[in-house]
Parts: sequence; C-alpha cells; structure tokens
Amino acid sequence: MKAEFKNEPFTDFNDAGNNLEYDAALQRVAAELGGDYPLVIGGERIQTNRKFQSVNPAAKEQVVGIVSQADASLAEKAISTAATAFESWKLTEPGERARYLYKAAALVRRRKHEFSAWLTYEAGKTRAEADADTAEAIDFMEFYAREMQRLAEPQPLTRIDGEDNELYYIPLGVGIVIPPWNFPLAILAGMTTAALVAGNTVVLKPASTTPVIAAKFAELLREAGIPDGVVNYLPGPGGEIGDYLVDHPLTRFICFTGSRDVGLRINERAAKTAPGQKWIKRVIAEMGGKDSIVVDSDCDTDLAAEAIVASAFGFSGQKCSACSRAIVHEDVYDEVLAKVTERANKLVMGSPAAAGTNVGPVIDEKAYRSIRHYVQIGKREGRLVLGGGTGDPGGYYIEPTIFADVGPEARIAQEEIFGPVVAFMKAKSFDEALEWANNTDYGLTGAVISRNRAHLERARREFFAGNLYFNRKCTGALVGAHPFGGFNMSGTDSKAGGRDYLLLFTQAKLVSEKM
Ligand SMILES: NC(=O)c1ccc[n+]([C@@H]2O[C@H](COP(=O)([O-])OP(=O)(O)OC[C@H]3O[C@@H](n4cnc5c(N)ncnc54)[C@H](O)[C@@H]3O)[C@@H](O)[C@H]2O)c1
Ligand SMILES: N[C@@H](CCC=O)C(=O)O
Repeated sequence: MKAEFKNEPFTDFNDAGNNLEYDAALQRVAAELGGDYPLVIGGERIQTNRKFQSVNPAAKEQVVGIVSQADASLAEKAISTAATAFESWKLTEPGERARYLYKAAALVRRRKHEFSAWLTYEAGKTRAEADADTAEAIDFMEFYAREMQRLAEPQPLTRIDGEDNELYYIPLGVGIVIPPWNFPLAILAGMTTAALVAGNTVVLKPASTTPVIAAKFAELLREAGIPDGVVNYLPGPGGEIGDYLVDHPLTRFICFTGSRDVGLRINERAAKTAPGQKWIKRVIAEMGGKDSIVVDSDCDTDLAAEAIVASAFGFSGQKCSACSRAIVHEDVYDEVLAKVTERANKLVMGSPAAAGTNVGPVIDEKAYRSIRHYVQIGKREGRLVLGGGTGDPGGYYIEPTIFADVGPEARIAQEEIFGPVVAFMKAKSFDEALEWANNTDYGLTGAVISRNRAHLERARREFFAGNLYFNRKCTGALVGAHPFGGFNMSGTDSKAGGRDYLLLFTQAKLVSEKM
C-alpha cells in the first residue's frame, strides 16, 4: 500500500519562476494546436468523415483541435469492444489496477503545466483555475487507487463457528462515462479512473466543447499501460450517440456529470429495460446547482466579501458549486454589497493565458447568449450594481455582474445561470436567510459566514446542501477532505473524492464456505 493520500499542492503563481514555466508550457502546446484527433476503440485509431472543431473560447478563430465524431455504428463498436475487454480486465488483480492509476498520476504530475495549458486553450481556464483542475485529476487517481486497495482487503464480517465467510467487491461491467466541459480534466479523469480501477471497462464520451483535453487524457492512460479496450474514446454529439449508449443492453452503468435536464433524461432512459438486458442499470448522476452564501448579521464582512467574490466569479461562475445567490442579513447588507462590488470591480478580465487574469471567457456562443439573456432578466428582477456588459469580441467575455435587491422567487434566484452573475437578496433574519437558501430544487453547495455558534449549528442541521461550508467560500472541494456531491436535483449525491465513491462502481459478493 502506498503512503497516506495527500492532496497535490497548487502552483504559486505569485512566483515569477512558476509563471515562466507556465509560459513555456503554453508555447509548447500552441505548437500542437489544430491537430487531428481520431476516436480510439480497442486501441484502433479511427478517423471519421464528420469532424468537430474545438475552438479557444478566448480567441474564437483559434482551432484547438479537429475531432472525429462517432455515429451509432461506432458507438456499437465501442460498447462491444468494451464488453470483450471486460472479460479479461475484470480478472486483473485490484493491486495491479491501482498501479496503473499511480502511474497515470505520476505521468500527469510530470506534465502538469502542459495539461493545464490545454485547459487554458480549450476551456478558457486562467492559470490558477487550470492548475487546480489538473491537481484534482492527480488527486482523484491517487485517492481511488488507494481506495481500491482498501476495498480489496478482507472485509469485516461477523464470525460464525464452522464457516469461512468472505466478501468481495467485484466490478459491474461496461460503463458509459459522460463528463461535463467545466472540469474537463479532473471530473473526466475521476469518473473514468474510478470505473476502471474497480475493474470495469469504459466508453468515454467527452463533452463536445472539450474533446481535445479528453483525447490527451485517454492517450496518457495508454501510456500508463492500460490495455486496449479498457477505455474507449468516443467523441460525438451528446444528443445523438448519448441516447444510443445509455439505451444499449450491454451498458451496465452510466456515470454522468452535467446539467439537470440531461441527467434526468439519462436516468429515465436507463430505467427502461432493453431487450436482452440482464441487469438494472446503475446511474450515477451529478447535476447542477443554485448555491447560496448566507451572510449573518454577526460576521466578518471582509471574509464574506472575499468568499462571495471567489465563489461567484472564479472560472466566470461556471462551476456547479458557484455562489449565484448572496443571501445577506439586512444589518450588514449594504456593507457586504459595497465590499463585494469593490473587490469584483478590481478583477482583471482578459485572456486566461495571461498571468494576472482573474476572469476569462465563458465556454461558447450558446453559454454567452444564455448568460446575456439572464442579465436582461436580471435587469427586470433586480438592480444592476456592477457589470452586465461584455469584453473583447474575439472571445466570449462577460463581465462579473452583480444584481442587488433580488426576490427569492426571481428567475435569477432560482435558475442555474452558469456564468459570472450573482444575485444579492436582503433577508430580515437568519431564519429567513436559511429558508431562502433552501428554497430551490437543487441542494449542491452552500456556505454560511457567521460568528454566531447557535446559527452555525442550526445551519449544520437545516441547510440542505451536499457540501456545506462555514466561514469560507463554497467552491474548491478537495479530494479526500470534502467528498463532493449534492441533494435533490443536484444529483445522486455520489460524493466524488470520498470513501463511498468506488462502491458505486462495484457489486458486493459474499462467499460462505462450510468448514
Ligand atoms: N454536480 C457536479 O458535480 C457537477 C460538476 C460539474 C458540472 N456540473 C453541472 O454540469 C452542467 C454544465 O456542464 P455541461 O454544459 O457540459 O452539461 P450538459 O448536460 O450539457 O452536458 C454534459 C455531458 O452530457 C452529454 N450529453 C448531452 N446530451 C446527452 C444525451 N442525450 N445523452 C447522454 N449524454 C448527453 C454532453 O455531450 C456532455 O458530455 C451544469 O449544470 C453544472 O452545474 C455538475
Ligand atoms: N468540485 C468543484 C465543483 C465541480 C463542479 O463544477 C468545487 O468544489 O468547486
């Protein structure tokens, strides 16, 4: 067993040397932009006639890669290849499977800035956000490798005289892994490697806007020695091949992270038994959020402002954990609003490749239009205090935007915007603030900024969120320390990066021998 798990440290970008190394990585990756990426099924690289251009959201004209697109017949080939590979992969010892993950983690660590640079180009992540994404990918692999080794140990069972009883966690079969674009390395790596270290094989369908980083990761798994067919890289239109993969009778489980609508669709389709299907499909679905930071009357208002700005505008608010509602007690409302506005006003919006940029672009034209539409709605539902505008038209830039005096039932207080927009809501009491924090269909993250112990204890019991934080931001869960996943329409609360996670990818088998 390896040494105890520790989180990968983040890079300090106040250090000039680290910035120079990042510059060099950006340059190396720039030389590779525009390359061709085939599908990879059973180790075979397959070019298709239909291609998708992945572009840099910060510079729309820049092509990051040209990616082949699968159709139903290639989806069929990927599933049957994964099913064949499962017959041998499931027999691989858990320790051996774990070693592949340690190796893959070491390879990413060695090329950390290079992976982060791809995230900057393809997802528009600033240096710090890209670095955190890469570090989390390393963490997931290190953590799940240890977890598999733990699950492979003899499991505690009640002793019965004359019997020898053992319980094994065995794999499920072929899994469809469907990640989102917003953590295109960490979440993709976490879901894929959790599935395979548990002994399953995978069809990996990356998000359409970030298929290149997915191809880089699939290639790295090969380099780490994972046999052909265990992970099959299958980019293609979600709406088209997604249903095919989900509906397939050989699909044993679906591991999805993304929007509520797609998650619910997958859940519904997976519940229908296809002809020839022998099992109940398992669905692991992590979905959206409408997350609140509650600010109490007795609190450190600087801390509150810092937490709101970091949670609302980090990666332009494109995190399921982002604070899109600041619910502030009326006693400190004006002060907190002023402090948040002052801090947000100083954020530097611009190219995520540049050192010192705080806010990059949003992911694509669709997101850009949708967020701008919400800004228009916000102008009717609240008072625009900051932002509302756009930036360099060469990219999809939207200014950090603050609306004040928003009601709890307003659309911008209820619907996931997934952009740099925060709604301030003035609560008369802590009771009212807590009631509003719970009045959404979601239940992913939340935070309370307070010095009042009784209020914190109440929130501990009553604030209905999968990840609740006190006196800090509501983003930035760390693997192992903050297992991540939400309640209600935020998903199945699968707690990625926690000790329960791998169980979702296994089934327990008990063998009892009479002695
Ligand atoms: N809870 C979490 O842990 C978590 C983490 C990250 C993102 N998210 C959520 O993800 C959303 C943003 O990500 P997104 O825009 O990529 O989400 P999305 O639902 O649009 O897409 C997610 C994935 O589903 C695929 N897809 C689309 N239609 C499909 C279908 N019919 N069948 C199968 N797959 C299909 C997409 O191609 C993509 O790979 C936000 O709602 C955010 O809150 C949640
Ligand atoms: N785990 C990340 C959010 C993932 C979703 O976007 C966080 O805690 O901020």
